[in-house]
Amino acid sequence: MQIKECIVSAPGKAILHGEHAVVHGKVALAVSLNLRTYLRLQATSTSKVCINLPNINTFLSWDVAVLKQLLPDSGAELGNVNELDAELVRMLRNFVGVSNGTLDTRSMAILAFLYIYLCVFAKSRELPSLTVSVWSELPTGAGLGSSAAYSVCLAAAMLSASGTIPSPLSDQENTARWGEVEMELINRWAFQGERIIHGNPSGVDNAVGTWGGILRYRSGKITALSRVPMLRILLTNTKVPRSTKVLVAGVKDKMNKFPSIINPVLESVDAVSCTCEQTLTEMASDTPTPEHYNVLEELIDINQHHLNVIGVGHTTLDTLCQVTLARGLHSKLTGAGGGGCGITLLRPETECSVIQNTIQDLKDCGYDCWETRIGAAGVQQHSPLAVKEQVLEVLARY
Ligand SMILES: Nc1ncnc2c1ncn2[C@@H]1O[C@H](COP(=O)(O)OP(=O)(O)O)[C@@H](O)[C@H]1O
Ligand SMILES: C[C@@](O)(CCOP(=O)(O)O)CC(=O)O
Ligand SMILES: [Mg+2]
Repeated sequence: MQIKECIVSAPGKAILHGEHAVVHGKVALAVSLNLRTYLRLQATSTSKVCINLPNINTFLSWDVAVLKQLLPDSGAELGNVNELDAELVRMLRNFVGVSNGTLDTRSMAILAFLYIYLCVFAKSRELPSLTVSVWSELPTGAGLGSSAAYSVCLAAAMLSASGTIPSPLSDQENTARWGEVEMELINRWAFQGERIIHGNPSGVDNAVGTWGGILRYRSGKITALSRVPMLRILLTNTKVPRSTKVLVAGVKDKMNKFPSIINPVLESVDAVSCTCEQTLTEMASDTPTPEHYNVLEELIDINQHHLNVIGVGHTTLDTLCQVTLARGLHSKLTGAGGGGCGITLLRPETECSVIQNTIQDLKDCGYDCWETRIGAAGVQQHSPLAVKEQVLEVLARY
């Protein structure tokens, strides 16, 4: 089978407000980051499917003939873009040798890869021999949506290689984006990948990975916020490992145990997201004032308390909040919490020396800390000419 080689990338994300609550139908506001995951898909004649995932030290290959045995004999359609095929996931778990409740990083990444590969190519009844290499600038398992960026890249590359969606690249362009129809399809397949990795994702992360920019997300409804001020944000990685799947399941348990206590907290998080959206809109239509920033800071503090109440805080995140507050800056966790990353809002008048001292204080705690740019482009296809040399070098190594 003739397949089309490609290089694709997708951004990570930071959630401003609404993590966890968004899983239960509340509003979240999320922004794309200037840190991306890159995937290179190459056609081979080895009759093997190879996957190289250097970020998680995983390098595997299978004979195409062995993978073909996983396809249904009947020629029935495998996998549906709108729902996870539980029987296929069960078969793949057996095939990879992992149990249902596994939290093993590598197994999740492999299952998501095999699932999307089989479903997308099963339609042609001919599985191609190929090599997929993925490299990410994002820390994995730290709240910046690495699982979604990975799933978006897998979906875009498989759909493109199989010819299901056309290449958006032209002779004049070395980097290009797909149209709405194609992005919709990429996003749906990526969501299935997120389901395998997260268990019960809201879909906000893969939406940001696909569309980029600044999004409002609620129950699958995605609204791009085009009129918002350019916020300056510090990202801090506490480096405490955690699993989104476990944290999301923990919140569900708390909801089941104390519905009358936890549900109002999630309602309040929803109100924080809506108030933040309203404030950002006002800031974009008028000149942003110090009062606007005071409101944004108060919302950050309130939401951080809510996230502690629902059980997704961590002492390292408390330290982040205290250390930045000592310099007059406000922080909250971002993503699933339980460690991982936090965001700190910088005010326009925040002096350079304050930012530098804050970064140093956080580094002294053993954390990574850097100022990020938000609103990066969503999923893209690149010609090799358009990919940074270091990234190309890593992708070409395998
Ligand atoms: N670059 C990558 N290569 C391979 N697997 C990845 C990569 N990025 C993410 N993953 C998968 O996503 C998982 C992390 O997802 P998750 O716990 O949701 O954290 P987050 O999305 O916040 O980084 C990893 O354990 C791995 O299975
Ligand atoms: C906690 C949650 O709201 C965000 C998880 O983000 P991350 O995987 O920690 O980057 C879950 C979700 O929305 O699917
Ligand atoms: Mg994730």
